[in-house]
Amino acid sequence: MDRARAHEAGDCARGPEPCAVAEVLVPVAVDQTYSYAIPPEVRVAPGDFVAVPLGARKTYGVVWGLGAGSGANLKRIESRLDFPPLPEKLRDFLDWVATWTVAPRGMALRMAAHAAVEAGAEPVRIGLRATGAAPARLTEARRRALASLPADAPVSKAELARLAGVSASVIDALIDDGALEPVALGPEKTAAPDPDFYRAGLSDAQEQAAAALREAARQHEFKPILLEGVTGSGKTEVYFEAVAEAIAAGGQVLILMPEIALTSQFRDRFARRFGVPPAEWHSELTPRRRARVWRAAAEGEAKVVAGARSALFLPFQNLRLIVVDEEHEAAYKQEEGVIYHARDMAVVRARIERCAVVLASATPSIETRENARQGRYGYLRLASRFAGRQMPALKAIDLRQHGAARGKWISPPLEEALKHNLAQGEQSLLFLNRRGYAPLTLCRACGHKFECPNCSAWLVEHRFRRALVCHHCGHVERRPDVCPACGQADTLSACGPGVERLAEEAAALAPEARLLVLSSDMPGGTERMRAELQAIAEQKFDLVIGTQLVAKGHNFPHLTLVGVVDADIGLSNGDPRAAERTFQLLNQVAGRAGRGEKPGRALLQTWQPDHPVLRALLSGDFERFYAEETDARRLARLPPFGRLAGVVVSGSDRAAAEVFARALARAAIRPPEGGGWSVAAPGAFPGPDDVAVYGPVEAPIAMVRGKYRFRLLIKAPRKANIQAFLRAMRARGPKPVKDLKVSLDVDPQSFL
Ligand SMILES: Nc1ncnc2c1ncn2[C@@H]1O[C@H](COP(=O)(O)OP(=O)(O)OP(=O)(O)O)[C@@H](O)[C@H]1O
Ligand SMILES: [Zn+2]
Repeated sequence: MDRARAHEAGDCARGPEPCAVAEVLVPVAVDQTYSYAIPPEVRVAPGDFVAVPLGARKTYGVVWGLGAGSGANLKRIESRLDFPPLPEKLRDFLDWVATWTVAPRGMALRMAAHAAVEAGAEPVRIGLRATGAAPARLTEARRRALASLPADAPVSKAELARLAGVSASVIDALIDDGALEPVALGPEKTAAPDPDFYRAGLSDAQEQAAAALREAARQHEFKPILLEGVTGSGKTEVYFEAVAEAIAAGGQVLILMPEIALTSQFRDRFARRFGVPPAEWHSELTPRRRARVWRAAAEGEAKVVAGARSALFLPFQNLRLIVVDEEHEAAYKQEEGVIYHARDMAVVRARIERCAVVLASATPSIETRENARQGRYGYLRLASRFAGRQMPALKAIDLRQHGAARGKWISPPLEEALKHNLAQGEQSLLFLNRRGYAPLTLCRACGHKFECPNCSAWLVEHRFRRALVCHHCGHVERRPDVCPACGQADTLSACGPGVERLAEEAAALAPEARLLVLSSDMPGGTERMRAELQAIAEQKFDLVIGTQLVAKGHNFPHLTLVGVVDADIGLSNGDPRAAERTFQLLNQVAGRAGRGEKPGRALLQTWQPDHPVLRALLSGDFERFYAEETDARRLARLPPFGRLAGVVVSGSDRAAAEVFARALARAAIRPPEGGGWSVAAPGAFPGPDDVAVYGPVEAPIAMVRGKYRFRLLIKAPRKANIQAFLRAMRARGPKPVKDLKVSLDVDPQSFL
């Protein structure tokens, strides 16, 4: 353990007895622990939260280890804080995450501990109970309130008002009259899911997969399993069986989901199976709510937590199963602060916890597929939809032959299909992965294009908000009536479609249809989206127009037609995973169709129906796609056959950022000592055992939020320790000055 004695004069030596020493990790951007003296009156053990001085301020920290020595000349721990300790396995995990991501350990700690401390102490909850005394005056409302009071347990004022359907002032009056009295309530309990609440009858294929998962959940051994099942095959139903097994065995379960805040459907399904909803964890929760879930996880009271990626850092006491639903989702990558991939780190956590981890997807990532193929992961497959339902029929609409009219985006064949579906009283979805009205606004007179002042990006028109918006920094400006460059009026023209514009076109085609545009930037936030997704499932809309938000994991039983407006978006950006991503997304979208009684179909508008991605989707030959894509990665030594790291240097001074990035690249031409591998000379073709450093080049989005950005890409053989390389590079390179920032991204998912 590191021993940075950064703290000078303590007063421990003056105390009556020699003190022991604790190594404390603090939640700031440092990697090492600091040594503090443990005063005789304080008892601490590894994992305990403590209050410590740090420079001039005070902070919390977590005891990472106990040291030897007298503790003389050290600052002292001020007190032990009343939080459940961080379990040893979680501390090991945090060390591991920090090493892997080349992030300071203090920041890893912050992710795991922040929720516990940020909310402060839990307020005492007050409940009400009847005193037996009759109120002075008994109105109807007062009578109802008294009658609604549960006999066995006191309830809060708000709860009683709700139960009785009366206002809070009625309750206040009863308290004033002495008919009700306040009592302190214990801490809120997290209801325990019942593994036997309701068992669904599984199909034979489901039962086979479920049996394997139950077995894995029972073992309490590290066991990663890929659960690959076509859309609508009932993967959720199947992994619920593993969840049941894990909780029946007294363990805890973590279910990671990419869009948990949106999925009220998932809650309901869980509750149907287990009697109560799971504890939830995501960024929309209040700090107090988060602190409660944190504590419930630490105390073993929360049996099942369903959460976004950060739930991975909860202090589970006895984790027996992790499920990563839609494991291929890019949303699992955290792109700020500690840059980590929650799916990969989930596997690491499972190894440390010695538990099962189930990665579920209809279109697994190449990485996971390859792990399964090589036998590192178990592999379970569900090849057909549940209850004999058909997979949607996929067809391409070749835009070279059936293009839409000028300024329109719905081709004649898609229009016809839509109208037919509407006439049948069935629900349709138009999918376009572009928010807003138009991605570019242009002056027809002078050619002026509206660009973000802070980013190298066009401003996207949002007609709903009557504004031009930057999707990178959030900059908003009003759409003017005259061109700011040439001063002419009525010359501004929207270029290209976003969902809002598509909705306009669709509304003109089908004026009677109940139409909904769903996109993450509509006013009303998560609450509204949640309600709207529910309304789609209940067929309250005939035609839904949406971005990827509608594509993911939702079950819309009445949806029978999916129209993909631009299947080619995303195929031609410089991302090595472009083909894989498009394949996954389109399969996911198409998979929303035909999940209920009636069969579904999907029409994909494309300019390149012969592209391998389109061909694979249309023919249903996934194996071939995976084989070709995997071969291409192997040849190019891309992940999982090689390692990548991205380095982004950013700063408000463009020249300084570039010079710095150059210096870093030069610092990287020697491998770290003892690595056992070499670094290719700049410009030389790298050999199979070489680490290659590419760049710096200006990032594809050259400026974001006023910061110029330069990128290096490090490509290394699989056996190379790319983290050691990055550390050596950073140590040898210059120190960043002013607002220069270097961000290291191991296994980057974004190349922008
Ligand atoms: N054994 C079962 N009994 C009853 N209903 C089931 C069963 N299995 C699946 N279903 C139903 O089939 C539908 C699809 O199941 P589910 O959502 O689990 O599929 P999925 O494989 O997760 O799909 P996707 O990958 O598209 O999200 C759901 O409505 C689910 O309730
Ligand atoms: Zn911007």
